[in-house]
Amino acid sequence: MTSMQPAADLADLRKEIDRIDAAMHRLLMERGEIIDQLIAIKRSQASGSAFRPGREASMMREIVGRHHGILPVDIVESIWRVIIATFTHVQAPYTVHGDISLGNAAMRDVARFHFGFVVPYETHDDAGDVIHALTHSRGDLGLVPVAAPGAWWRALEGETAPKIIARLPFVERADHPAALPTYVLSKPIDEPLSPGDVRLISAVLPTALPALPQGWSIPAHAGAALLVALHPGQTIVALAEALPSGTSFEPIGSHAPAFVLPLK
Ligand SMILES: O=C(O)C(=O)C[C@]1(C(=O)O)C=C[C@@H](O)C=C1
Repeated sequence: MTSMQPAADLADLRKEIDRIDAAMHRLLMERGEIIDQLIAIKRSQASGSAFRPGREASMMREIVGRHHGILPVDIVESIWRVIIATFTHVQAPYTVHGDISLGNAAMRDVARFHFGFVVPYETHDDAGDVIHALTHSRGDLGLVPVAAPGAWWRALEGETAPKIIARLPFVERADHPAALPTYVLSKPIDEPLSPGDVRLISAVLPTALPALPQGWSIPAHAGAALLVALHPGQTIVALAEALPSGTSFEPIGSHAPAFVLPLK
């Protein structure tokens, strides 16, 4: 309190803050009642996971996109991440498995920023262990840095293997508090592709190329193995034409397109 401020004004303003806090709390409880109804409709508890990555990506874009005022956008994003991730957990409990091959602290930040503290978090030494944990879970999520070592994505090949379902952060910007580019993995989910989604392909060449092919987005590569991101309009047929014959192609997931928040 500054000595210039009359006490009555401060008391009035605190009353306003109490009113707003009570309204926000009421709205959160009301949100919980809607989620209760969602549980019945989605029957997530039977099928495993309540996580709907496409819906979450579009919600995060809306929330961050409409934000203005003195509250930093990082806080708005992290508050809603915790709300959504926790309501997802309330619908069907899940654990987040993080690959700490690129460092424990950065992965913990990604997990806690995007999934909060109520959702259990387990660490694994590499992506293979994360994928193994998902295979033996009901609806758990895996977090693997895009730049994790080795051709880790090859373990996602095959219809029943886990798949990439999202890319974090949902909203990219300079100085994001949990900036490590990370894929979210789960057992295959039944969510149709949305227009604009990025499809991910594991391409295995007969031998490693001296240089990566131009004109294609290749988020990760190791020897003769490429993780290729097909953007809308790009096809596997065209990719096959750009790569040597004898290259194999396997779909390993998809994610919503990156949303880059312009600097204000
Ligand atoms: O929209 C849904 O399907 C929900 O379950 C609700 C909700 C949310 O809390 O807003 C929670 C989990 C999903 O990943 C997406 C959104």
